[in-house]
Amino acid sequence: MPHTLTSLLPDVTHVAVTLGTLLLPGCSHEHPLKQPPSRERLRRTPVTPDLYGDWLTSRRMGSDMECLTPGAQRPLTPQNIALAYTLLRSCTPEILSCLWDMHPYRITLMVSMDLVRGVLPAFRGYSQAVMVDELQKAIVSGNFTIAHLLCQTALELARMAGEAALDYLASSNENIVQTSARFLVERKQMEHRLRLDVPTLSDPHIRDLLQESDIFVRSFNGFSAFGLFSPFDFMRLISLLSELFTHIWVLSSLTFGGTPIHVIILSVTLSALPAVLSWIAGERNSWINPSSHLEARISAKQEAMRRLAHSDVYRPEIMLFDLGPWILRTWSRARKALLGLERRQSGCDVGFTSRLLSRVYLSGTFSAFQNIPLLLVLHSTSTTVGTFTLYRNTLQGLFVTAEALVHTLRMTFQGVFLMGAFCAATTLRPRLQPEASRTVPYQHSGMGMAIDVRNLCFTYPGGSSPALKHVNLSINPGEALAIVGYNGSGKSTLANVLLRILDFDSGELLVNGVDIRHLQPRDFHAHVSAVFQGFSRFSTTVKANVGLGYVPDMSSVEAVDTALELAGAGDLVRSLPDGVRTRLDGDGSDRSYEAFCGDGSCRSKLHGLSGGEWQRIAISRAFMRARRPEVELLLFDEPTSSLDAHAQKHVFDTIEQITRPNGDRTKTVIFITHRLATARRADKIAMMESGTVVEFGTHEELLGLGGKYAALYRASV
Ligand SMILES: Nc1ncnc2c1ncn2[C@@H]1O[C@H](COP(=O)(O)OP(=O)(O)OP(=O)(O)O)[C@@H](O)[C@H]1O
Repeated sequence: MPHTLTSLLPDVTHVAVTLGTLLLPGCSHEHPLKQPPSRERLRRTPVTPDLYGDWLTSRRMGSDMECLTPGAQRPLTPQNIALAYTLLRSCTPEILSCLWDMHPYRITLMVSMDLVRGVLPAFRGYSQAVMVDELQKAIVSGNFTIAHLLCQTALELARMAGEAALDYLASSNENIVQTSARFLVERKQMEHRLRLDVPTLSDPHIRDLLQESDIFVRSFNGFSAFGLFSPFDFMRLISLLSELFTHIWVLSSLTFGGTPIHVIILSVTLSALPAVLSWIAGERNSWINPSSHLEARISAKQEAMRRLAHSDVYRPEIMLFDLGPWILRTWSRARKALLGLERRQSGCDVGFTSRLLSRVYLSGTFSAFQNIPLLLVLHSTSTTVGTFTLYRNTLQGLFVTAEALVHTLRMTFQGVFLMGAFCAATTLRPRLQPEASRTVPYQHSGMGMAIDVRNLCFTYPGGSSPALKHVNLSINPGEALAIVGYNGSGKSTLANVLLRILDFDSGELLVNGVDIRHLQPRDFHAHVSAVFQGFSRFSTTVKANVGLGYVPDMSSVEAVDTALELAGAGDLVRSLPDGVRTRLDGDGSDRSYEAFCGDGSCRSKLHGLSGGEWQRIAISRAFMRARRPEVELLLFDEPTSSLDAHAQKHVFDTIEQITRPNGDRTKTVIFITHRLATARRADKIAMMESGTVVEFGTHEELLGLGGKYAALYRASV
């Protein structure tokens, strides 16, 4: 008996529903999508305690401590499979809960649509087979007319239109979910990135973790991006599985409907052969060892040279020292080596037979053989042409789907580690953040900050010797301290430790009698204003450059003007083409503003400033905040190094005016300077040498000692 195609239709629907039940645990057509993983429930879900540790283990290469470069593919090893499973189990609920909280109905619709889309190819094959059968019947019975043909064509067109409409609906829905997901994930990433402090970011593993987390976040930009794994490829897995099961089911229905078993075995073997041969031809190598140390190193060098060539920041030095030929030479060497490696990898790892096989158009060759079993079917049974067509299409569809599924699984495997990096990054606790139970709020006295430094030691990560060694000093509230010393003696490092930008390894740092490690850095910073030695030059307006010192007053022209006048920058800004609205050209490292303009029209409007002029803008920014009553410490790291004598005096007069209004001391001041005539103005002076304070006292006391300070002072005046 020929297998009747119409009898398959109810079963196709059944397969879709069964698949839904299989793929979505807790989901059945009687109980549409059970309880979503709500935030409350997820909080209680036991999360792997060490996401970061798991991620780190997956990067280790063999027994040595060397790690894969960020974004490199993890080899498919049993250990990595286990890690991928752990990461997937820990991260998926969090990601899913984010998505679910945004659009529960759209997510449900998206999953359902993906299931239906998976069934569509089989349905398409079925519908075409029915059409062929109808035409065959008409031709055999002699009733064939053009109207008959047009009718069948119209039916097929209607099916295609329905499919296109469904596809459009699914894509629009997916687009909306994806846009929201992108925003949410990017926001989460920004939030965590901004929380991280300098000591945390100085860890090279953390930097790599953030880079992989970035790749994950960027992958959200791809629309089911293959090549770059997108979290929405998880959805693609659903539709591929649904498609695969449907093909298998149609095939088994046809098989048990009369096709002899030897024909089935022959068909499956011939259809699988191209995939098996291409595996033998060398593709398997990319599964096992997709990256190598050497390649990673060479590619890093090539990238570094490319960055040098493209960057404006290094341009003056590149020109002055004629670095062009060296950059080109180094890049060429690295690039050639990389290309050679690629060629060798694709050539040497596979043998002659494999190379020969890889040059044969396998799928095309074997598709001819695939017709053999079908011809056998046609001759040995009373199968209709429609069944013949359906059988053939389903068999081919099955292998195409299986191949796509394997590819997606490979991408998913790599993507899980990127997702693990994203989730691990969100669990990072900034190193300067105190434990919640030990946190103490900053006590504002209104008289300035008392600072006690006892036996403080600090070594930069990876540094061979300590930058600070047993530093001791104490400042009373409202006092002014000048830190002086030779280059590299540790002045800026000490300033950064005092500002709680850097941590310290041992010793004590007390602020108003409280261990600084118990203060929330954010709380502490609200009471501090500073000018760093390497201050930032933002490529934006003067107003924003200054206003960033105290964001709540950023839009107040009056507050910005006052800060500029205090720093002696009023005349400078009035001479600029657009006054405070003049857009300044930073040091070239920040071209973000320019990027917004696209056509480069804004670039020409950026105004350059001299080093001293920039320094006045940075001092204005510090003054924007320094005047606030809650600010109790002002720290200036060589604030006037590029200023002329008049401007320098003006700045120090202003500092005195701000910190001692009406003669009362309200703020503590620390300034680092190489101009010892300026240091005289301070109440106390700390003379630093080789990372430690070698002399401490008033100007007169230190001169009286006749030591290092006295020698330096005599040399400088
Ligand atoms: N990021 C860093 N990583 C490692 N070592 C550093 C880093 N920054 C500074 N150092 C080292 O720490 C020591 C102290 O540097 P620091 O910048 O504090 O000196 P300084 O007294 O401010 O010098 P200068 O007067 O030139 O500004 C130096 O030996 C320097 O090489």
